[in-house]
Amino acid sequence: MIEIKNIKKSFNGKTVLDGISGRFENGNNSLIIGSSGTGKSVLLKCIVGLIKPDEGQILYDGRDLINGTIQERKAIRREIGMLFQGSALFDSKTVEENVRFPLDMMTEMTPEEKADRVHFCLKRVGLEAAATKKPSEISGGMQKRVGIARAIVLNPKYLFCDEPNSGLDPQTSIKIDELISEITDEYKMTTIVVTHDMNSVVGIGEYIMFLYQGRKVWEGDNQSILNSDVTSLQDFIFASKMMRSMKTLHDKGF
Ligand SMILES: Nc1ncnc2c1ncn2[C@@H]1O[C@H](COP(=O)(O)OP(=O)(O)OP(=O)(O)O)[C@@H](O)[C@H]1O
Repeated sequence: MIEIKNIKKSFNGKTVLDGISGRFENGNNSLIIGSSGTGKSVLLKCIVGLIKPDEGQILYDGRDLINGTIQERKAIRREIGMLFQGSALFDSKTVEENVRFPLDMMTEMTPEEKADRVHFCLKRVGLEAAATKKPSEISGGMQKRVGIARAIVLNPKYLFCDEPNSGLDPQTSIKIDELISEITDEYKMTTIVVTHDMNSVVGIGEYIMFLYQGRKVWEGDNQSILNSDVTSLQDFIFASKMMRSMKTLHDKGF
């Protein structure tokens, strides 16, 4: 479980995060949603330790990311897997070399052990056949899968995904969401996904934190979100025709 307490961050006197607290439970898909510029990426970067908040606490299963010792912080970082926006693969490396990269950087495993682990992860995301291809030779959805395989190769306890569906068609997006959700469940990870995608909200949102102008103004799950009376959240979700249709059906008792 990851707990954040009263996270505050300003840039050049402008408040971007204004006292955000919340709990992201183990084995759950947690989503951070909100419109553009509302602080989602900055919050995610604070949670993974890429940006230091001005105030507040970030606890990984009780371990303090900000105020812990260097060893404690290193231990937490080793347990983090990250799927970056746009996948962030190395173009010059093959799929298997991309997935092996964290093992080369962070472990003393033998070449055989690394090959086994890479094979296992590629198999898990359904990409064994693409192992020797370059990222430019595979589709955007497959690139995301490579990103997921790389994110889980060190067997992380915590998985972070920044806009995993950006640039994907709706069908492929759903498959990527399902994969993230299955992996979270299988390995009992604490997963946090930053997204704009209403399909993800409905499909995998077990815990949803809605940010508005740097504040958490709502939290709940994909069942309760349709009944929220928070105007900024209603404006955000019901901009989607699919969500308006779901609300109509929901209100009619379907
Ligand atoms: N390093 C930085 N220095 C100064 N301002 C920053 C920095 N990083 C982010 N910001 C500002 O913080 C605000 C929130 O940005 P953030 O990227 O978190 O928004 P977001 O909700 O993730 O938006 P989007 O959905 O468009 O990615 C923006 O006004 C942005 O310009």
